[in-house]
Amino acid sequence: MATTFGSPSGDSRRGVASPRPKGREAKNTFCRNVTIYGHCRYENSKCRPPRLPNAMVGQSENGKKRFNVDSPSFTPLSTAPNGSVTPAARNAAISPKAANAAVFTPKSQRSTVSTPSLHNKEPILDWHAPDFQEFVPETFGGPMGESNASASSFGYDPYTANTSISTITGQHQSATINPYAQDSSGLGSGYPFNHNGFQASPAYHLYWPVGPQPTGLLAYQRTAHDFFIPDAIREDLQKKAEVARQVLPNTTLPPIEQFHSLFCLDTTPQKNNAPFGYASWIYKAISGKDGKTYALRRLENFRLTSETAIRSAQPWKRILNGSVVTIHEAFTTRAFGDSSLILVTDYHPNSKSLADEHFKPMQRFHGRQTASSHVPEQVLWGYIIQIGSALKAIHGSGLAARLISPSKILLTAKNRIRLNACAIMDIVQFENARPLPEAQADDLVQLGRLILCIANNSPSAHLQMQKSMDYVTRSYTARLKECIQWLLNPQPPAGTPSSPTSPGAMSKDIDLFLAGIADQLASVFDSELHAQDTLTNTLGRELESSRIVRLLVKLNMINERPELDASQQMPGSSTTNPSSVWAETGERYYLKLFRDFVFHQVDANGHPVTDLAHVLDCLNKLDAGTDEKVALTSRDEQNVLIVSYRELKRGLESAFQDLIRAGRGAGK
Ligand SMILES: Nc1ncnc2c1ncn2[C@@H]1O[C@H](COP(=O)(O)OP(=O)(O)OP(=O)(O)O)[C@@H](O)[C@H]1O
Repeated sequence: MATTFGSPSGDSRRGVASPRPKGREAKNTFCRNVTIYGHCRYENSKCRPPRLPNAMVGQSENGKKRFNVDSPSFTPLSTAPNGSVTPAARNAAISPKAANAAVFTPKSQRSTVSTPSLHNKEPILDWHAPDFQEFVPETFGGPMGESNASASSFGYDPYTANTSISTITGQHQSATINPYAQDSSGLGSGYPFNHNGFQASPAYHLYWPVGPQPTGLLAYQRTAHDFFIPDAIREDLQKKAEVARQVLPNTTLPPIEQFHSLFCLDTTPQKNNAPFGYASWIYKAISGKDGKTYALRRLENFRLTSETAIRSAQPWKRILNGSVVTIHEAFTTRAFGDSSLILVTDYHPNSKSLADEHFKPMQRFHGRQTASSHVPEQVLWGYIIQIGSALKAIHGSGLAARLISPSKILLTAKNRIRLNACAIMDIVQFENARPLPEAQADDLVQLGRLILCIANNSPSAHLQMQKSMDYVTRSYTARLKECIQWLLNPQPPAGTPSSPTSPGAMSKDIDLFLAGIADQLASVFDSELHAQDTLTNTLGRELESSRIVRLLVKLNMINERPELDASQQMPGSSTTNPSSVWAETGERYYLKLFRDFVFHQVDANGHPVTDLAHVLDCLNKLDAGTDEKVALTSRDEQNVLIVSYRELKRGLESAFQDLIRAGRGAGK
């Protein structure tokens, strides 16, 4: 199977040169012992450099005459674009004149120009970050007591978004916690954690494409970014994950029931009793029961007058609707030193309220100015339909939302909203609650008011009805205006037909409303389907990344294991002489060299090369087990092993299976 070049018989040739000027393989434009597929056939399975014939070294052994003017020029073997040697090249004969051929070119004199390379044809996207400040992950700065930095010392905002520090109540500290929240309080910037107080955020600049993107790529060519999910989605998901993990090291917030690691999400500096009649707080907390993160809404100083009041939250647990923040439980606690009502709901990281989104002038990321004042009609229809769907589920279960206000609707993703104050009114107004039909009819009016206010970009637009409707008439279609009017119209006397598009006088309900906007429903549904298709495709791309990760895990588990390099018998190993297979001449030695080839490339000057395209290229070929061959250079630069990806894959799999067997053996 193996053909040996440079054997003692003197048929050695120079020139299994890698077309890549860089990398370990590139360090050897000439190696004294070049082997195809890893079997240096010298006695004692120890790879010994052969004594080279004069024909090879040009009398170099006496050190006097290395080459002269008669030396023939070097003709490299034909090589594949990726640097592998094509099988045809093996049969090339070497000229007798090669006796005087030039010998090994020192790396300092190597030139990238002289080496045949199709590097330029490959999609090149190096991970060369420009002169950005390096991201250094930071810890919480030691023990809890040490990091008790005062709020006034906080001043770091990594996203230009000003973040405020909320008031500190007598009972606990509470700070604005969302590093991505925009300044909604007007208190100015004040990111609550400095470098010592809280971890720095991921350095997104490492992911975003730097500089112009390559254009005119061929069909098979990819940029590194093609392999991963789009940067915007990744950044969004990373921010969500980061925000969800935040903890406050010096918190004085008590654990409540099974919930611990409480973290205040409330950014409002002034607490008032609207709209529940009690000051309210929102905390992120982790449940000790299931390890999941929840949002706890706390109503301060709440006095429970009857047991049945709190039971009115029960039916809300069954409302599982995409546009309602799911309710999990309600209870009272004295953990805060008062009597508080706690409502446990789903937690949606990095979300904000519709009031934050539409009514607060705020800086966008990267310092750009405020949100555009005109909300696209499609966005408004999206809101209408999502809340319509929520009301369908709520009213259908014999409940009423009772509170549909911009500050109590969560924006959890782009144009994705959820009602966030369900069940609270049922508890706090238990004794003097409005009759259900009246409350349900009022839900529709509140929805109309919400859309009117958002369309006008003003939380008080409903107070100047005529002016606000005029603006809607000017800026939106007649259909949207009719819809808003229908919602806002009071419940008519029974008996007159009506629909959202032809305001009349039949008893208004959510079914009638949804039937009237069926065409809009169809179009919003269609755009959701498109969005879902896009996400599914994106997920497919990330699948490829997880494939590569699994491969990397295998490679790293088998490479450089001290117990395998030593001459120990691995328990359960199928190999009779375990040390030999991992030894420099063993059949798995090339896996180590492959690791060098993939990850430890160096350029002509010996400087590290970090070329993501090369890494992905190699790993994908390894995963596919292609027949393409690759030249691997030993670390002492004395040997080159030529091995196919197929053989590498087989070796990787069998080595990994050995590890698994050994692990099982150890467990017995
Ligand atoms: N379920 C939740 N999951 C994640 N974050 C939430 C959740 N509920 C609220 N938040 C966060 O807490 C913030 C404050 O919510 P809250 O309902 O108290 O509104 P608010 O803007 O403080 O209104 P108000 O002035 O009426 O208290 C929201 O803007 C949002 O960022």
